[in-house]
Amino acid sequence: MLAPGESSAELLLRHGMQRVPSQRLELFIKRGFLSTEECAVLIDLIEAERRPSTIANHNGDHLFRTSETCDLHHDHPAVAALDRKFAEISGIDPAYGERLQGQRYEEGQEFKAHTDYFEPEHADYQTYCAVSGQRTWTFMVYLNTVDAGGATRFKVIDKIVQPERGKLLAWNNRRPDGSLNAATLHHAMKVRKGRKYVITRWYRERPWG
Ligand SMILES: O=C(O)CCC(=O)C(=O)O
Ligand SMILES: [Fe+2]
Repeated sequence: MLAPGESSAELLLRHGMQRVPSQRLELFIKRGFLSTEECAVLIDLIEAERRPSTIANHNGDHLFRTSETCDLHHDHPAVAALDRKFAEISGIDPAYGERLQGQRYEEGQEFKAHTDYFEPEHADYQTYCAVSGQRTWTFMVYLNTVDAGGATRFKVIDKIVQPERGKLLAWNNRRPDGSLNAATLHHAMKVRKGRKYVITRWYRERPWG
């Protein structure tokens, strides 16, 4: 039995995800998770309602995350459908997920190397983690194939994932023993040509709320 808020390598493999070979990090990829039509509807939603992206552990670098963000509303049928697909593939109850969030990157925009978990020593740790706990797994889907640039680079394990329409990426932010895994460090590299759209689902240790 999996703890709530947790996925597992075994489950993801059973659901057709492929593991990126690495001893240091549980990272999985699945092509064709979303269809062209599903991606198109979700891109329209991001276009309709975007705002500048923010970061939790601010480090004073105003160019650290230059993309735009869109909070997706679960009452929209396309968002509800995506929510169900994430639940199905991850095995995680949607109640443990943060709200689905879209990102749009223009040419030259990026999200510099970061981890998705919250730094326990950071002053705002309690603000972000008191209710729902730490982030557990990240599931992220690329909604389009970018003309140039925009790859997600996991530099500790030297893996670069190219954005490709409908491709799903998932990783465990912690090691199997539950400790935070610094090898999850990743960089959404600058888009060089065209735009990039992604949607991310971050799961927590406890129900979101
Ligand atoms: O856009 C990407 O490739 C990664 C985005 C990301 O790491 C994040 O939003 O936390
Ligand atoms: Fe991230």
